[in-house]
Amino acid sequence: MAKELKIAIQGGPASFHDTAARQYFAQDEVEILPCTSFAQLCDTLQQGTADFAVMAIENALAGSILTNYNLLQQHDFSIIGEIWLAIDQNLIALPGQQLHEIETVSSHPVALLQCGDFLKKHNHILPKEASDTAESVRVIREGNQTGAAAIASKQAALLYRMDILQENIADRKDNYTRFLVLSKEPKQKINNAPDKASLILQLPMLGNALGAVVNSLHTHQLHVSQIQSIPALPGNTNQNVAIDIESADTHKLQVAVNELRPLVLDLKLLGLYQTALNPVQLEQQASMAATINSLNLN
Ligand SMILES: O=C(O)C(=O)C[C@]1(C(=O)O)C=C[C@@H](O)C=C1
Repeated sequence: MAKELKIAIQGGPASFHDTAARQYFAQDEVEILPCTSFAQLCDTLQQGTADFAVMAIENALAGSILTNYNLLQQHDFSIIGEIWLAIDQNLIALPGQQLHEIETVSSHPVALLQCGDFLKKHNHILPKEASDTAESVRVIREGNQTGAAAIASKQAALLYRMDILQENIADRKDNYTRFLVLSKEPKQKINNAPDKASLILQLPMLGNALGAVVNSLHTHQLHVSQIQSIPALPGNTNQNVAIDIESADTHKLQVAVNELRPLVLDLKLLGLYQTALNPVQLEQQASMAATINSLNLN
């Protein structure tokens, strides 16, 4: 029998991390290990209690989760994969509650950020930060809290038998989050053809090292899918930049990474792995395929 994989996530059952982890490891037997913070998630992986960890890194509405780059700098984990998840936020409360009765709304801070317009429109509702979306629903259910709502997925409402007072309350419909899949082992489960590399570069504050880096990547004709300035760890006075580069040719990626080394003070290769398309790209791909199909039929 195949070994059951232990996967650390931030959040509990029916959190977005839970869904992302189950989708990524859909072919495997998994045991999900819920963590109440990203720091705890890293400790769980570091101590070997988990085989892998799933960590949100960016969201279409809230941007990069910069504090997670700090954690990636502090640990020597490898990114072995990624997954995008469509995020559907809903206002959830005890059965029978009405919107005008709600006084507080709790959720993960990133989820609250995604629903800024809703919170501004209903400014009598006090936002409260919690460790995760689904956990906020559980707390209201277990405490039988009237006047309280949570922002979370439809699965969380279903799991805790709660009412959805308002569906799809995020600022934009195309709300999606990218999650990284992390391993403690350097080259664990390196898949057949990695086409993406994630790096953290340390650059001098003076001069144009970033320009030289971009130039070099351009010369190698790589697709630069992300450049993000990230917070420096205490005592570090360099410019810290996270970069994601992509190429169907793995060798080309490796050569490009090696040629960056002399241009920077330090280069940390976070991982070589396979790119995942986000829901918007998947939709565009499907509609392009449908157009080509209809042209071929006519
Ligand atoms: O609270 C959850 O359900 C989570 O999985 C956390 C989290 C995050 O960390 O960004 C995951 C995806 C969504 O963007 C909102 C919150």
